Amino acid sequence: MRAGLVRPRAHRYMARMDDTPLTFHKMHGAGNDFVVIDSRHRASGVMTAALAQAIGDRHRGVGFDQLAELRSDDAADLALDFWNADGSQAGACGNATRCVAAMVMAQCKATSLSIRTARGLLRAEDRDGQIWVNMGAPVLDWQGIPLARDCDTLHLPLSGDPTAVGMGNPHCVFFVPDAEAAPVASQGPLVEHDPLFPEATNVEFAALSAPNHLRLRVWERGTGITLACGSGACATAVAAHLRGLTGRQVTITADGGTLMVDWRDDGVWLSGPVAHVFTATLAAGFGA
Ligand SMILES: N[C@@H](CCC[C@H](N)C(=O)O)C(=O)O
Repeated sequence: MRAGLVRPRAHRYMARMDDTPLTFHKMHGAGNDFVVIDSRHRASGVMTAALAQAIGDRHRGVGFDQLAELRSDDAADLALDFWNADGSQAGACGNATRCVAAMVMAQCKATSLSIRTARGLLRAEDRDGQIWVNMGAPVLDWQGIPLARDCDTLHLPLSGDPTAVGMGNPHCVFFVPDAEAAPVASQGPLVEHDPLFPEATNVEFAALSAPNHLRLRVWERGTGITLACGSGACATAVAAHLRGLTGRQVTITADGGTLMVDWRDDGVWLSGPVAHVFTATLAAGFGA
């Protein structure tokens, strides 16, 4: 390299073991956007924290809220791993699971799928063209926090009375009078990294807008503000029902679209729009 020539930033990332060009799908669910990499034909996954960060860079890479990598699984139709834009991993991603389920069901003409994730086996169903995913049972003592009823413990200049709900990943849900005025950008990162949450948390600000209808704005752990969050919608619906604000079937309007949540005996089911935007291949050597 000539003196003074700046190395492209991607070259600072660790090399991939396998340097064949990587094909990916760009998808979104209600504006929550994803890079989807299908590694079912590979002996093992290709993703690393460094490569996820490089692909997630909206200026020098592709950009995404989450990256989902498909892998084959002995006991399920497929397995899914999730990565946030900062290179951290997430145990759940409802909107990416819906997108991947829609794509794989269309490929195999299936009407149901079993999907292994870090939180266990999830089931996806095509009901008259609408994809529903069972995100599993909510965890109400996430990381030892029952229902975090005392906002003082959060060390925040926020009034509120948040509810902590685990959906395979942590969520801290604030009910506010007006979601549009909620301090998502200023308080989201503070709650995300509050010592109350040893693994950090996703943060939801929700308001009841009509019977069984919630308006939701989200700060996602490892990513920041997103246009929607599927596991966050599930956590919010659970919290709203536990507080007597809604029934168990809730419509949730996020910044990027509307999601449906149905908390049944067998788990919290999630549905909403999915879109496949394009399929492309990373340039040879990208991330190397
Ligand atoms: N957008 C997702 C949630 C992604 C994971 C989250 N940021 C975390 O770190 O837990 C969804 O649709 O559920």
